[in-house]
Amino acid sequence: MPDVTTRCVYSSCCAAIDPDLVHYHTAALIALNKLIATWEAAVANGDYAAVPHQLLPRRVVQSVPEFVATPLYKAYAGHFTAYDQPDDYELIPLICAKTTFLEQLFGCIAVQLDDGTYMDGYSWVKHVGYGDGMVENCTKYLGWTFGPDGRPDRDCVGSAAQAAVQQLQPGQACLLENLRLHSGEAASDPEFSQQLAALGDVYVSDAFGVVHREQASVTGVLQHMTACYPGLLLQSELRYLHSTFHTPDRPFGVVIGGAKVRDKIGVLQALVSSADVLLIGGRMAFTFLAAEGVACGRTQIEEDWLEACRAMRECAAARGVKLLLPRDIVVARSLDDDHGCCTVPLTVSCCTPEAPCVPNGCYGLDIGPQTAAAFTDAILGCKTVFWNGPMGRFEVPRFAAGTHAVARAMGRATAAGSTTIVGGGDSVSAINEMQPPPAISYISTGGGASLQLIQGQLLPGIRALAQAATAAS
Ligand SMILES: Nc1ncnc2c1ncn2[C@@H]1O[C@H](COP(=O)(O)OP(=O)(O)O)[C@@H](O)[C@H]1O
Ligand SMILES: O=C(OP(=O)(O)O)[C@H](O)COP(=O)(O)O
Repeated sequence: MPDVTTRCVYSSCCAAIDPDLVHYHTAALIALNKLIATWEAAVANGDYAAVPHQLLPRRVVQSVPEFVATPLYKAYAGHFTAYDQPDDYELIPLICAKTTFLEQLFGCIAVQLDDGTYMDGYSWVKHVGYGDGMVENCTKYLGWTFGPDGRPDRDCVGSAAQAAVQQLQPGQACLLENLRLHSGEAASDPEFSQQLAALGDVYVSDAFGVVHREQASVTGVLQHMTACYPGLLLQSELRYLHSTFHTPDRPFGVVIGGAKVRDKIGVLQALVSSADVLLIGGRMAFTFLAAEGVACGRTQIEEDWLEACRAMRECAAARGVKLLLPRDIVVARSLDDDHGCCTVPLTVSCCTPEAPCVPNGCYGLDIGPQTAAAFTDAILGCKTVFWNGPMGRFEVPRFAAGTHAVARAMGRATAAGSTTIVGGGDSVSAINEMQPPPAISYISTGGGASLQLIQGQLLPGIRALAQAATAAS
């Protein structure tokens, strides 16, 4: 139990304060400071009057030994330890993804209002909204300061960060700049980990979106702190995803798309053995199609995975898994506009060197209407559906129809009583931009992380928390 002078370093995977100012998405929040410790101590002493009442049912942090003792964690660890092979973990280059999960960040703090009462951060964000005034409100209520471009006005390590932390008063929090601006984060540089650790005494790891990464703020820093805790978001993600995917209601469908092909294609190997329906769209689909001999134009494919894709299809056929690939596709000459845009059929039999399905010089940028209809039917036939990764380059309106069709199908499946889960920054953005957004049973803040969880891996960030707990006991 930290004492009341404990400084807490809180890591979160979130978007910028204003979602329009994205580009930093892992912020270190020197947060909660004495507030967390006060709540912890108050709860431990049964002094509930000292605890803001909104926070009573959900303590801000739970100690790792406590967490490890829960049936949830036991089930999780028991199920997954066999897959704990950190040496085999491949470090993947970072892609800056857009995420808009400020709500989750704020869910873990409390804001003192003008009248002296507290509102939990989640309600407060709902109350003040995301748009105009968010930065001003963060400054007014939380004391966070920003540069002219709306970014936190100090780096996450170094003397300015140290000084800001030292000046914090009980209950105050200070927002620091994105960790990922430092190469030491991705490289899991021990020196950078130590610099982060120097900011506080205990660490709350709540960046579920990066918990599958072996990085300084996810694993390295934990070795240098006196105590480490899983944050509320991390716990609730694990709880929900584990309980859903451990024994999913079947048929269990997984829809995969997006652009992080290298990152996610390996996951499909595991899903072929556990899912009943696999729908593959986005750039991911083109490596599978190329493996069948379809010409993919300029679309980037993963040559190293062609043989594995063929094996996956054979394995799916042998297991009776319904694996659907696009049968028609929207192509264009540019990634960023609809120059030369048309819909083309996509089958091995119609694709010849003289008349390739995706014309030379074109990219495949969305699934076509026939594919969208087939994917919709397949989704509606499932009792549990997980979706990660847009079906196309949805940021360009002309290439968004396939993604929106899948989103609508997810909404219809939810309404029909199925459990639907969407994970990943871009997939969630695509849903949020629809009017009205489709109803989804659960939105996860991590695409890659939730995929690896489904696949049965012990995620590096969880392993590090468990190790820190063992070391401390
Ligand atoms: N066929 C495609 N060609 C190019 N980009 C694509 C294609 N399909 C999807 N994308 C891109 O994939 C990105 C999202 O991928 P990813 O990060 O894997 O998803 P998520 O954030 O949901 O986990 C989006 O920027 C989208 O434009
Ligand atoms: O957006 C994120 O993940 P996601 O795209 O898997 O949902 C996280 O910030 C992880 O980013 P990364 O894939 O660059 O490590």
